[in-house]
Amino acid sequence: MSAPAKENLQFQTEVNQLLHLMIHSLYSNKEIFLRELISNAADACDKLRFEAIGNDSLYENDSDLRVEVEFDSTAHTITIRDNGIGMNRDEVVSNIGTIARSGTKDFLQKLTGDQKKDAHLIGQFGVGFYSAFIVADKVTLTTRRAGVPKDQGVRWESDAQSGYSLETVTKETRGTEIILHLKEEEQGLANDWRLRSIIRKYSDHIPLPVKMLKTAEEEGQTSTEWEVINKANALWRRSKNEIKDEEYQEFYKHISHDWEDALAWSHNRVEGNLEYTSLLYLPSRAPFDLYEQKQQHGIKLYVQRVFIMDDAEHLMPRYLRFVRGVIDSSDLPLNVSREILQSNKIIDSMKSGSVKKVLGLLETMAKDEPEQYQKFWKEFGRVLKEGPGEDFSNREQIAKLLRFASTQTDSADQTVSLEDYISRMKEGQEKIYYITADSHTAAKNSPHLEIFRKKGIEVLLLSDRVDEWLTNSLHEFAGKQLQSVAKGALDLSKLDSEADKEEQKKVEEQSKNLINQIKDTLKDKVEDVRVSHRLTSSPSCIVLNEHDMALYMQHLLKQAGHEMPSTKPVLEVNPNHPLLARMEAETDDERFAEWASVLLDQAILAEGGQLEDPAGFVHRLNKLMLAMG
Ligand SMILES: Nc1ncnc2c1ncn2[C@@H]1O[C@H](COP(=O)(O)OP(=O)(O)OP(=O)(O)O)[C@@H](O)[C@H]1O
Repeated sequence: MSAPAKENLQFQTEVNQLLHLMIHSLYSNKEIFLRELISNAADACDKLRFEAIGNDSLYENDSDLRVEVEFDSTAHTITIRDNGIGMNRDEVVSNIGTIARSGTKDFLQKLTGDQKKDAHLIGQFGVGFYSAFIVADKVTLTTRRAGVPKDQGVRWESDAQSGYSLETVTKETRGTEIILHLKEEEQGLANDWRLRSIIRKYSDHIPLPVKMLKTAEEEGQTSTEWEVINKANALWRRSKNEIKDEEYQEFYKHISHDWEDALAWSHNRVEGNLEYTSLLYLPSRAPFDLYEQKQQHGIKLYVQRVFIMDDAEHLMPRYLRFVRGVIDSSDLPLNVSREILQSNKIIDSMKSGSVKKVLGLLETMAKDEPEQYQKFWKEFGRVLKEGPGEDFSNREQIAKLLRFASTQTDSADQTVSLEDYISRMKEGQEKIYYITADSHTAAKNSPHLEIFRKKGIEVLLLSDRVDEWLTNSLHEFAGKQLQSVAKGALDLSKLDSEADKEEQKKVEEQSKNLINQIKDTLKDKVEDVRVSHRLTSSPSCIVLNEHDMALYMQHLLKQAGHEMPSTKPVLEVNPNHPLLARMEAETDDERFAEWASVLLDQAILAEGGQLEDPAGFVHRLNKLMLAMG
């Protein structure tokens, strides 16, 4: 079935919102439209070169890949043209009319209407084709996919207000031509000098020639010819000391579509058994879909400067999925396919080499530029925490890079490293103590910390979701065991003085009856009841087995529909607390049982757990409060 001659279509809602955002928040950076369009044009040429490896006819006798920029100062237009892969009708509709990235809706809902803030948000999304509308009030895109008949070109046109039109047209040459009809106030952009300087500023490093027409006057005759404006060589192949920081940054923006600078990069040439070049960047800001299962972007794989694919799975592990960059191999065959990537020794060793480079870059930054590192950590720390569970061979090195909040700093900022912690350990302290909770406040106010505070022992306060998984996979660091203060029996005996130990013994002796009585009352609900050596000001707390999942996590997973084995907790009580003294004096069995239940339930609540009978708890609490009056 052939498509109708011309039809009008609506943008997906998300596109409309994004267009609006782009137009209103990026006008102070309007020049980037050219970088984005040239970047897309260069990508399209890269894609063609790759497809043509197995099918030379796609070149249609024109293998001189290039991008051309023209302007017309009377018609107020700028044209960007490439002889790359082009698009068919369906591709135009799905690439230009819709946004397929999951999470887009949620992202757009976060927009505030405050242009400054929103301009930052757009960086998380990545600017692209739509940036054309920062300077144009109408855009006409004409394209033909390489290899399809000339009469199957497609013309797309839009004013960004009322959807877009699609039309089948004849296009002699393959590739894409984009005409920007400039807004009145932007007409000054249709100027030879300005365009040349924008191209040099933003697209110098594009590994493809970007050309503009040059008019020459000779003996009264005017002639025009195409002139290459940019350096047009692969930046990553140049030697490091020749490349300026600005060039690295512009190249980063080309490959990432980010409009903010990268935070840092690592550029390496590897020779020997394998030969490859890698240029790996850390972005300054997390993209909005960092936590989506399927990643859109990753590392661009090249083979001898020929772009092969943008790969988000094989060249970086998941915990480094934020890394952007290029790996250019001299060993892989040009016709490498996705299937080959899955089990390929060359890919594997380039991957492990690159992981080492990224970890090394982070290590240096953490040491030499702690403020930069803190910026990195804020954006990507939670992702890096997936590392110890995912990458066994680099576990120790990743662990060194981790940062936590701690009782030492009294702030929710994650700034304390395991090495810092160890350097502050008390005489006789053998373990690294931590607590996990579902918020920083819950962690820092946990009754489990009381004894540690009293003894001045530092405890790491972990409250990211991923922390529970992290502590499941990271059991020790530098020979020191990581120990949850809320799990298992607590043994601080090496840190206790003789007097402490005497005192504990005495309390245990004295409260034997009370403990047994509570145990009898709660026997169906708890594994055990014992005297606590962790508490100084709270009456009770819950202690889990060493391998049990924290209560708040169990609750979360239950909510998500997971079956959780029901494990009974251990209840620890503080006989020095006035509540316990009151219980001891209680003669009414029923009332004693109520006290005991409240003691257990409040400990569960303090732990972020869920009560089986919350109404019962409230009822008992009220009854006891009234009885106190
Ligand atoms: N000049 C072009 N030639 C061929 N296809 C193009 C061209 N410009 C854009 N496209 C297609 O439209 C898609 C969307 O472009 P856009 O710039 O909005 O997003 P993008 O951030 O570049 O996405 P990606 O990084 O996946 O290319 C591109 O991925 C590409 O498939």
